[in-house]
Amino acid sequence: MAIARLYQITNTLLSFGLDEFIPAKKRPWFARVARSSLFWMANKHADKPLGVRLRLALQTLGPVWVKFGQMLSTRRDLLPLEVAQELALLQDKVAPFDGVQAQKLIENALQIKDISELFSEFEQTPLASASIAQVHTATLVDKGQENEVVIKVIRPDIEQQITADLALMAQFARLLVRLFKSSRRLRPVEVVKEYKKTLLDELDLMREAANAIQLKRNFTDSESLYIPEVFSDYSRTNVLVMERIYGIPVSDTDALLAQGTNMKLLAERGVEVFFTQVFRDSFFHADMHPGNIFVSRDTPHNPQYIGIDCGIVGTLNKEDKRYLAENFIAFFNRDYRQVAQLHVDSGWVPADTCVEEFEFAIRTVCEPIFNKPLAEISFGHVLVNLFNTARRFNMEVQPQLVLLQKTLLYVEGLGRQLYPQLDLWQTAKPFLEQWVKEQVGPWSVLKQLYANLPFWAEKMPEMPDLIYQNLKRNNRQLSSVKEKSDAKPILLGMLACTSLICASLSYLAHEWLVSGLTLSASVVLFISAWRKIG
Ligand SMILES: Nc1ncnc2c1ncn2[C@@H]1O[C@H](COP(=O)(O)OP(=O)(O)OP(=O)(O)O)[C@@H](O)[C@H]1O
Repeated sequence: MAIARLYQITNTLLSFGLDEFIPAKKRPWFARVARSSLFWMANKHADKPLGVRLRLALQTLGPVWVKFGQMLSTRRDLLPLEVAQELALLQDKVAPFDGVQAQKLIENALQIKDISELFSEFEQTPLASASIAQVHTATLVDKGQENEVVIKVIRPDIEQQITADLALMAQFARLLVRLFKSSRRLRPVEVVKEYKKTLLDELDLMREAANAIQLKRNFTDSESLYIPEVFSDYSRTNVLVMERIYGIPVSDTDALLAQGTNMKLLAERGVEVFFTQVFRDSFFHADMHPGNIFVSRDTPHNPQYIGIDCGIVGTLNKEDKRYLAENFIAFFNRDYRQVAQLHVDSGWVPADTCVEEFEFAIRTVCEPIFNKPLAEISFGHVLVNLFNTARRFNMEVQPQLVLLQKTLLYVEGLGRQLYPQLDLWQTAKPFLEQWVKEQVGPWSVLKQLYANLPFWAEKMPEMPDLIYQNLKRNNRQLSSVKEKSDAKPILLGMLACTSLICASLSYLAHEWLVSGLTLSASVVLFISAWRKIG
């Protein structure tokens, strides 16, 4: 079986002439011999450009390869632009599987004898079908209430197919690296590994359910984004039941204009929603292609997005966010020295990197981008360029940032399609500046201290003893200190501790004003003590 599939894959790759990805001069003798011995697999599409041939070959090989091509299309750092653009055209709309079989799968997953036990209606003809799953409409009866829903069902046997094809793909990648040293630059083994994870994650609809629930919670009562409700009691690894939505697909500009949608606001809200997800929640929908985004029909003047398919999400830690926000700001201020310094300070590039050289490299790549008006500059391309330059200075590529960059490209494309004059920078700048201010300003310090108050409250019972011990020890030290001024920091420190304890106690007693005041006093005392030591 595996041999037959291997033959089929080799035949397809060669008859689309994909061996040309390796320049003739770089092919070792054994590769040339192997190619000539497979003479009946001649290139039958020599008249087409390489990118088109790659797209057609992947389409011939089936869903796993089509999805792989889709993923590659977002890796503009690895592929020539024209190839990446061609791969972006890959569609994974495939023939649906039998609706009766889908019904059986749902019944088995939910352990019911007949679908009518839970659903008063079930449409056997699917609403949509893609490579991994297909979607049916139904009416769920839950706690006596009828709910219009869609049921997403994973294709039968897709897991075995995926696992087998992924194993072959990994073997190809390893072989490529072993035979052609120059292919290492494309990091095929890592790319396949990353792909495997993404694909296997997509097979687990409970993950998608959990992501959708989290995203919905993050945007409760939001005017900008609505996430359909997931009925988790009726969802399993291969079945997902979710509220049905009737929005307008975001790519249907005519329909949006016909209902009088405020396109400018809609485009700006796209940027706002993205930056809110990234910077406020550290949790972003990372599969924002137009097929997954709809616009509500309810309030066209106050337009609201509807997001579906939360299978792929990205998360960022605090350092990543800070890095991104500060880099964007420095970049748009054309402060390349700051960009370079930030990379070194945050440990993204080795500490011994020559900042001047790095600054120069960033300037060379990025300055031409500023030849355009600011409104036309793409954040996504800024990131692609920044990552590519940083990689030359040994920056390890972080998968979460690649996911973010890909999403940013989608968001920008979408925003400009809706409202071509959209000034991304003007929309995002206040957001980023406010975020950075909040992270480093005095309020942020206070907020963090407040967040730690419960911890201090828990340590309370040990405090009197600790203070007594310290006072005793400090007293001994104080008597040996000649200069009176030397004692000040210790006294100030002790006062600060006392204030902090008072703040914790009043916090526990819900005395917010007293707690706030004593907390502020303790901050001031700590700072004074610290300055005296300095
Ligand atoms: N809650 C919903 N309400 C109405 N239609 C829906 C809903 N969820 C999905 N659909 C329809 O089903 C299609 C496929 O859904 P979804 O994107 O979740 O599946 P998928 O298999 O992950 O597809 P792809 O991988 O192509 O994005 C959507 O484009 C949409 O038309």
